[in-house]
This record gives sequence, structure tokens and C-alpha cells, in this order.
Amino acid sequence: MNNKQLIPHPQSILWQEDHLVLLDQRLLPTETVYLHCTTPEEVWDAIATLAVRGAPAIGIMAVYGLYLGIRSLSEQDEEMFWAQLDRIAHYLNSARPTAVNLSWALKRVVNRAKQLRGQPIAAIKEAIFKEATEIHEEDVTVCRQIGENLLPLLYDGMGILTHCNAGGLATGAYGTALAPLYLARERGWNLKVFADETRPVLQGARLTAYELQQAGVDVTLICDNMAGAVMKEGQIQAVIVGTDRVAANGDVANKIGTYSVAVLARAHGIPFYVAAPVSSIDLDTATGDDIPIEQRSPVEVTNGFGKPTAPEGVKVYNPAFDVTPAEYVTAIITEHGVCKAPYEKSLKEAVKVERSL
Ligand SMILES: CSC[C@H]1O[C@H](OP(=O)(O)O)[C@H](O)[C@@H]1O
Repeated sequence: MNNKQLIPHPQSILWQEDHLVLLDQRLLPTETVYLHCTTPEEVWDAIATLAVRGAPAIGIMAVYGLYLGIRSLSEQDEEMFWAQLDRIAHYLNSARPTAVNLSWALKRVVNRAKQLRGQPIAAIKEAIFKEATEIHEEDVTVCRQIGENLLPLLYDGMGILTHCNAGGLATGAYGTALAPLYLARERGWNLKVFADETRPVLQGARLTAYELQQAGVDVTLICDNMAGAVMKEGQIQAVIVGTDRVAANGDVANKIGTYSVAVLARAHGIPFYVAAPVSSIDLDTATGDDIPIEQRSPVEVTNGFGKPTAPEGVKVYNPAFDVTPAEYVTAIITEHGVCKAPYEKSLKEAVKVERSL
């Protein structure tokens, strides 16, 4: 840990010798249990069941899963190797539909492999693993840079509201929305963070409150229906959230409930910031209407606290994400700087910078 990094940042994913180790986020904050994955099927299951969740984290998981799936393939049969590579990448991409980081990471690794077509399969396997580890390592730097770029928009002593978990547990480390909060703590600031519990899966209560408390950040847990009240009481001076996919026009898909928070922030004249790595910006998706929204099990709603809280057989609607129209977004902060409206232009610029590196 370098001398600047005073605050430990929980890491949810680790490549250990010859397999993937992950912190099972379904059991936090009461149990710290690590799962060991050696197959793409185990990785798919960990992503689909939210053992590991968060847009960058699932992209990282998927590319390690791709390597796990191809590393033992025969090195004599090229046709079979390439067919299997595409099949496993397609399979892993089916784990969850909304976070574009999943397909972004898989495409990056597959494209890297295809650049080496014709070389010995052993060399291509090594390149796949190398690209996966680079995606993982880069994410830590990207998140810290998002924090650096977001910090100038904040000031010591202010109140911040966040929704869901866009912290170290959702990324390689640091997080996106939580990155500036960690950096502020490293600089001795005293931000007062209000974390929405974020029904139905409670990522805010179970993960964000856990992360920030561990880091010594002043965090207050509130129910989702309290967000408007704390804004009206003047306790919030900015909202910071993460994202799973930013459309080309600046519409933002994020955890369900984010849109409500954005409308409340607008009603109270509070800036609404979205922390987004360029890997979460999808210029191929024109608007938020085109973003696939994951529908999850009714059980998450009817048994959210480990026991039934609704009548047997009741109809349930459980979209895992919603879309906040660009007009409610004050700024989108990436590792390359602060994007403001018109987002069609500023997002293209950010992606262009990334592609020029
Ligand atoms: C930094 S990405 C975090 C993003 O992902 C979360 O969704 P989930 O917990 O279902 O993976 C949520 O939308 C966060 O903002």
C-alpha cells in the first residue's frame, strides 16, 4: 500500500495462484466468507446470484472466468479453441444484462486474443490471462482517478447522499461513487454521508454502510423513503451515485431507486453526480430507453429480510435498475475528467481520450 493510501479499501476479487477467490457479498456484513471459483460456470453463478456485484467487478470476474474456461483446452485444435472461446464469452455475458462492463471486458479480452490469431495457442492463453489481470489492475487506478476528479466538486464538512453500493466491493478497489469519500478521508476531511439502504437487496445497508464504517467515514444509514426528508432538512449538499450503463445521450442506468433520488435532488436544488468509468459508457446505446433492465426474483422483495413480508402468491415487480434521464444529471465524472451537458459531445470526448491511450 503506497503512503498516500491510508484507508484500506475492501477488495472483493483476488486471483490466487491458479483460481479466483471472491468475497461472498450476499453474506456481508455479518459473515466474511470467501468463495473459490475454478470454472466459468461457478463465475457465472457468482455474478447471477450477486455473490459479486457492481458493474466493474462483474466485468473483472467475467474475464477471469473466460480464462478459467480456456486455460486447459487442447493447444492442437485451433478451430475448437476459437469456438470454445466465443462460446464461453457468450455464456458469461448472459449472467446479467444491464451493466455494460460485462460485455465491455469480455469483448476487450476476446479482441486481444483474436489479434494474436495464428500464434501458438499457449501464447494466446497467456495473453488472455494478462489482459484479464490488466483490466483488474487498471480498474483500481481508474476508480482512484474518478475520486480525484470528483473531489474538487465537494468540500470538507458537506453532507452527501449515496444510493446502493458503488464502493470497493463493486469494483477492483476504492469504488466509483465512494472513491471521493475515501480520498476525502485520506485528506482528513469530515464528510457526512447518508447511505440509502437500497431495497430490495440492501446493498446500501449491507455494503456501503459496512465499507464506510470500516474506513472511518461518517456514515448514517437511512431507509430509501427518507431521502426526500434529509434533503428537505438541508442535510444533503450533493448526491453521488455509480452507474451500470451510461447511454450516448447521458441517460444513466443505475440501481432501482436512483431515478427517484435524482428527481428529489432536482426538486431541492441539490447537484446529482454520477461516477462512471469510461468502461460504463456505452456509445452504441443511444438513449436510456435502449438499456436492458434486469428483472429479478420476486423473492428478493417478499423475503428481503430473510422472512416473508408479503402475502403468499402476491404479484411482484422487481426491476433491478432504473434509468435517470440526462436532464437530471448535473455531471458525469470519469477517470478522464468531468463530463457536462450536452452529454452527446462530452461523453464522446471522454471515450475518445480513452481510445487514444
Ligand atoms: C460501480 S458499479 C455499482 C453499481 O452496481 C450496482 O448494482 P448491483 O448491486 O445490482 O450490481 C448499483 O447499480 C451500483 O450503482
